[in-house]
Amino acid sequence: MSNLAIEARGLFKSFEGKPAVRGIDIAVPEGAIYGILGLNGAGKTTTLRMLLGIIEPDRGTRSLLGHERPLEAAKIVGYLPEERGLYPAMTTRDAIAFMGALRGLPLDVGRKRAEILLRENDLGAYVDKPIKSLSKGMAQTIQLFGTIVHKPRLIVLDEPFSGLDAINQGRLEHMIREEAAAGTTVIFSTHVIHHAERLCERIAIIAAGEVRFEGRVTEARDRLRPHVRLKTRASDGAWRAALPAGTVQDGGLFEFELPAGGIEPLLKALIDGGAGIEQLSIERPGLHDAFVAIAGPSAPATRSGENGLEIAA
Ligand SMILES: Nc1ncnc2c1ncn2[C@@H]1O[C@H](COP(=O)(O)OP(=O)(O)OP(=O)(O)O)[C@@H](O)[C@H]1O
Repeated sequence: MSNLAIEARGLFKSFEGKPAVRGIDIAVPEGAIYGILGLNGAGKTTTLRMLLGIIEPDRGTRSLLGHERPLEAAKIVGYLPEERGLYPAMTTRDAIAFMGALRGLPLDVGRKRAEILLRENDLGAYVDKPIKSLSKGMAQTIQLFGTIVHKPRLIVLDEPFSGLDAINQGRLEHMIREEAAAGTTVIFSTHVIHHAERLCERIAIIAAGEVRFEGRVTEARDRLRPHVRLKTRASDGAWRAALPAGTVQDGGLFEFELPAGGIEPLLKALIDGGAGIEQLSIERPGLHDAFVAIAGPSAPATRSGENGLEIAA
């Protein structure tokens, strides 16, 4: 196994006697893009803060880039917190350099790197503009540059996509990939599943303060059986008895899990029974489906629009 950038065992944290995180184990390989997925209130931010040493766990151990006291690694870590904030009067260049200086980067080096970061991302026109003249999403992108300006070995991003438009989300995905390609470890939390599906090889799914799944995205998806969509010409007939238990009908469309025996015996029964197959598709479940199956049942609610669950288009 490769070296681990982060290793946590049994992290536990309560606030005012109420457990927020109940025994979290996480292992993030060096150089990975790693996603922490969960609904609002699942415990993602609390977990990240414990990993970084911003708050102390009640129980459990963690190691960050080999340091058992995470704050000792502060200069080689970049952190974008969920609460964003920059000094409104500072120019974008100075804001980025200032954030680097907080992590030990000399200000003059930070200013030069800030200019390069802004130019490389088609934001060169904003170098001397004050933060207060930027849109919220743009300011968030500047804060992100400030998170990476000191060239950390580990980047921790708490809900980095929220508040960004499609262009800036794409820019952020590109930056995350570039950082990882250069050997930097990136860990980010999200409740928007499709970013994790596109970016991560490994993920942890957290629900109610517990890790419900930890591993490869493909393993999470393989936990569900493929999904069949069938449209028939006949509306009724002997063939209907061949449809598996749990089939959901919506007008002339039938949806069900691929039976364990595969599609061929079912197809034969449908054809022999005179169903008249108009459309048939077999789809491998996406990470969103796996997420709902893994995190859904004991979460407070899983309807779209509640508890922050967003569905990939
Ligand atoms: N400082 C605190 N004091 C009291 N309760 C807290 C504190 N921080 C977190 N909590 C509680 O711990 C639980 C987990 O919160 P946390 O912020 O870690 O979740 P999250 O998964 O990051 O959610 P979100 O997506 O909404 O940011 C919640 O019930 C929250 O109210």
